[in-house]
Amino acid sequence: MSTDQPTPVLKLGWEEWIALPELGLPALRAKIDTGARTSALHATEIETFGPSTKPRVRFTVHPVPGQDHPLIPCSAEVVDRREVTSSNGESEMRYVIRTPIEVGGQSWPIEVTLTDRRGMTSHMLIGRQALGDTITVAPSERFCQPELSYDVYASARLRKSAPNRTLRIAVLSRENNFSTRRLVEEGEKRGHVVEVIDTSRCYMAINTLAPEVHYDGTRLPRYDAVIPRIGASVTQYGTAVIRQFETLGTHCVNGSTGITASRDKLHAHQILAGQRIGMPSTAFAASPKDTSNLIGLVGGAPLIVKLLESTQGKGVVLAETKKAAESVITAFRGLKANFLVQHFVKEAAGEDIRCLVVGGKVVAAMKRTGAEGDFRSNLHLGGKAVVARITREERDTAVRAARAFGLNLAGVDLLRAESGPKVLEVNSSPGLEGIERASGKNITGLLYDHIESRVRPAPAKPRRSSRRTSG
Ligand SMILES: Nc1ncnc2c1ncn2[C@@H]1O[C@H](COP(=O)(O)OP(=O)(O)OP(=O)(O)O)[C@@H](O)[C@H]1O
Ligand SMILES: [Mg+2]
Ligand SMILES: [Mg+2]
Repeated sequence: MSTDQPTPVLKLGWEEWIALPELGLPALRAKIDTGARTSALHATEIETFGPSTKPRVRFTVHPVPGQDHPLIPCSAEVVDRREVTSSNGESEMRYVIRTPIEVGGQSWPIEVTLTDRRGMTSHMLIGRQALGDTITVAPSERFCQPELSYDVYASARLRKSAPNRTLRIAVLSRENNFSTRRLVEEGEKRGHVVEVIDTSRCYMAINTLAPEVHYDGTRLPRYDAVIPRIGASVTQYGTAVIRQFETLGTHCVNGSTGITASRDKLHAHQILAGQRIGMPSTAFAASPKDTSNLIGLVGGAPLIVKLLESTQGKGVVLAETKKAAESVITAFRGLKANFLVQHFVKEAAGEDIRCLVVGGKVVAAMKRTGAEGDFRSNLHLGGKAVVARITREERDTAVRAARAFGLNLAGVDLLRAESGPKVLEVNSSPGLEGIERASGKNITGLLYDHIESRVRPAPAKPRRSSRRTSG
């Protein structure tokens, strides 16, 4: 709107339909009361969270008076906390938030106090402070502006009518690295509340009726979604924490089962083979007596010997001859290390393809080329990455591999073999830096698109019983 054009005067009656779009409330019946100074919104489960320098408040709104459903979780920045005396003369300390109100095609920010107005006929009260010069109130009239309907809360439609609902998201990570910072930055840019939770500092109350996750002496709140970024060194504990969130019904971008299976190279290859997904022929044996047969199973030398716990290519060895393979295997056995042997896909020539799969789609792919003379293409070992064009078969393979582990976010690594794409591994915490740089795409944003589509809309289906169960 241009500034030199005066805003038309808006006439409001004593009752109007309004929207608070940033809170995900597309329709509310509000009472306009010029006798009251402050505005108030009916909210329950009001709790503050976040850094003390920039506190936020989380609350639940029941937009339809007298009904338990729908139930909209909201959050907003706290702008003040003040004592408010309500019409019944009782005073109360309330949190104050600032959010745009929409009515009659106009929108302006108002301050709203949060309070439990249960039992009141109106769940929103608009006081004179929220009414600027361009508003006239006709106290004897009602619905001077277009009427809305609570029907917008029916789940299928809320997706459209409340696209901006703030989500509360936990990034489970122990590291303050590029990926973690991007997840926070991008989430906050979209108005979400993103908290980084150090996985190893979570502790759990494991019980049937009230499973909980605790952190720093308090119980963690209910998150809309959890983004696991579990380091390889804490897989077991990290997946236990994720399982706990799963028990609570929180949407976890990657589930504990998929993470666990993808981390164990043997298990992962068994799953891929079970789904008929292309992979280099792979074998494993525990007894030294079988070394020679084992080498034969993958087609003889040259072959790859890989530590099961390897990451960043550090435990991956190329044995050029049968003799070399035997001595590497003997050496690994001597160290009681777990390993597998694998056919060496020579024609890949030190290159692999990282496909980034988000929500069942390949959103970007890059070709990684190893440092001069290295058969390993890991970027940590000095490899280079450029954006890659992938074939339809490669795309399908990557999507199926991510699906085999139920991962909504996965880095699927492929080798280009003569007989088609071969999956090397499926990463459940793929780094975002290399792929965003190589592709020039906002991959983190695409991940949030996916999370938003999975988590919104929030309202549960109305149940016959009005009693709510704690969970
Ligand atoms: N069977 C194979 N044939 C040819 N090259 C291979 C084979 N296995 C691994 N490589 C090369 O070695 C690199 C590292 O292997 P892999 O990804 O299995 O190990 P990792 O230690 O798990 O690494 P990451 O950090 O990617 O998890 C691969 O990116 C690939 O370039
Ligand atoms: Mg790996
Ligand atoms: Mg790899």
